[in-house]
Amino acid sequence: MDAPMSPPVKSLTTERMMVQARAEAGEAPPTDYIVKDESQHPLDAPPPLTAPLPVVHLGHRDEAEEIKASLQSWGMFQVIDHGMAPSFLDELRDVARAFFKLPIEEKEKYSNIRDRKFGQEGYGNDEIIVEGQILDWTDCLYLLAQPEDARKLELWPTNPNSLRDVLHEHTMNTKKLSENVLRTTAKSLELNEDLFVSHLGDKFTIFARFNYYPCCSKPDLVFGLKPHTDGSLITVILPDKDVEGLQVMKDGKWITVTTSPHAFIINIGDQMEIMSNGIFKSPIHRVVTFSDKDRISIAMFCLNLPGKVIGPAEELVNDMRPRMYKNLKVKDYLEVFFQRFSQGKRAIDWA
Ligand SMILES: O=C(O)CCC(=O)C(=O)O
Ligand SMILES: [Fe+2]
Repeated sequence: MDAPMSPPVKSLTTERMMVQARAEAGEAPPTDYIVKDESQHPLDAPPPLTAPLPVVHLGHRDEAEEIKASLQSWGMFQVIDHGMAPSFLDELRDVARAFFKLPIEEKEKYSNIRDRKFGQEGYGNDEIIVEGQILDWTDCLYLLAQPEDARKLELWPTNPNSLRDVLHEHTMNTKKLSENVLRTTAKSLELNEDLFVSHLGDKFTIFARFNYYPCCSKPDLVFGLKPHTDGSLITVILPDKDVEGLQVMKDGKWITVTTSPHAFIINIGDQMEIMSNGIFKSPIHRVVTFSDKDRISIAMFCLNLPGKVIGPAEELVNDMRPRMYKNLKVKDYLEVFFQRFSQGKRAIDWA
């Protein structure tokens, strides 16, 4: 059933040096960051095109058609009428910038490495689990934000002092926004509009990931984030206001996406691809770096709880469109997902 996976290697990550520390020391990216396959280098020839993401007008008459069209062609879209004030978005970005500006020692108080063990949450970067893994030029703060009673508050920074409150508020906002989007997405598939939200339940998983991409002296050879899909149902991203860098694969070409300054980007993840029986494909996306600009983003991953079983919605399986994915437990899927993610591979084939 399963394709063989590379054997897990000892976690080398406990000896890590943060990317930001390398960038600040003026260090060129070491060889484990360099993309070896020349055809996969970030700056292809011709260079990627730039285009605005399609806009979905939530709450307007055509919202369902807009969502369907943008998910079928891009797998992502931007929303402007999301109900969050521009000043709140600025605050969220400021908090992210302020955190990464702190001295490394201060940030290490929230390190994801405890007693030389690698944990999923906290300040750090991706775990090295396979030999030859290409590393990404990024540091992040990764926190479980929902269910609330499962938060590991000891990893929630108290510096900057508004971070906890701002993240809490953003979690509540994201819950509302994602439920709204999921109802419209269900309608666009002519399903009961509560199908996705009732499957998620009221206390579904939300992971927050504050991404920081330092300047990189070799943006032509190194990724901020290598090409990947998300393992989520949907992801809500607040991109940097000034620096583009997110690219999506569309019709076989990489496109740098642009958005209005106060828009959120919403992309679907593998869980939606599975539940929609492949009508919507989870988009492959990546992040590039720059030699003279750093970049932040805040991604909120909305997922089914780990114990839930997901599979294609029955209504979307018929003679014309047979079932394309098996039913699987979210927890099992995510395990395969992270293993393959580190190898730059997709997990969806396993489903
Ligand atoms: O930085 C971005 O714009 C996208 C981040 C992303 O794709 C992720 O965190 O999975
Ligand atoms: Fe992503």
